[in-house]
Amino acid sequence: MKVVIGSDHGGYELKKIIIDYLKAREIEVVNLGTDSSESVDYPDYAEKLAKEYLNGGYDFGIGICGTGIGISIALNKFNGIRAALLSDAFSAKATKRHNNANFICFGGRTIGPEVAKDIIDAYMGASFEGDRHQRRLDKIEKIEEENRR
Ligand SMILES: O=C(CO)[C@H](O)[C@H](O)[C@H](O)COP(=O)(O)O
Repeated sequence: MKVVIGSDHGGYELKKIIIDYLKAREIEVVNLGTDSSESVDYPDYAEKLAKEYLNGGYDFGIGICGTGIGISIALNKFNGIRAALLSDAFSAKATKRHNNANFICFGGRTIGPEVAKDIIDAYMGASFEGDRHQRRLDKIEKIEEENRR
């Protein structure tokens, strides 16, 4: 399994913990920064993450900022990205089963590391269910296609 991860300064501390957690589970992790608590802009990291993920080869991506809101908004501007901002394990399972989310996002200032680990486990343990959910994803793709600029 291979995961791409990135954060702004607000997500940097949580990101370090998540990277260690994933590596301990023998998951390959590619970290696109930021690598300090110095202030940066989350859209820059969302762009790096989205482009790297869309190049292929990753199972999913993780984006973290202070609340997770900014980085998820920015990630979802890219066609083909379905980023879910998560704070509970139920939603983590549901977003894989129903939305086939390919990015999970966290707020480094809003959730603790143990909750984040539970969320990652719940997401990774779930599978996309297809069927009516695929029909809905097809409609999202149609919206993307019809609204390209
Ligand atoms: O974009 C955000 C909120 O949606 C993120 O939480 C950022 O990390 C946050 O805005 C950064 O704030 P700061 O005051 O510049 O540290």
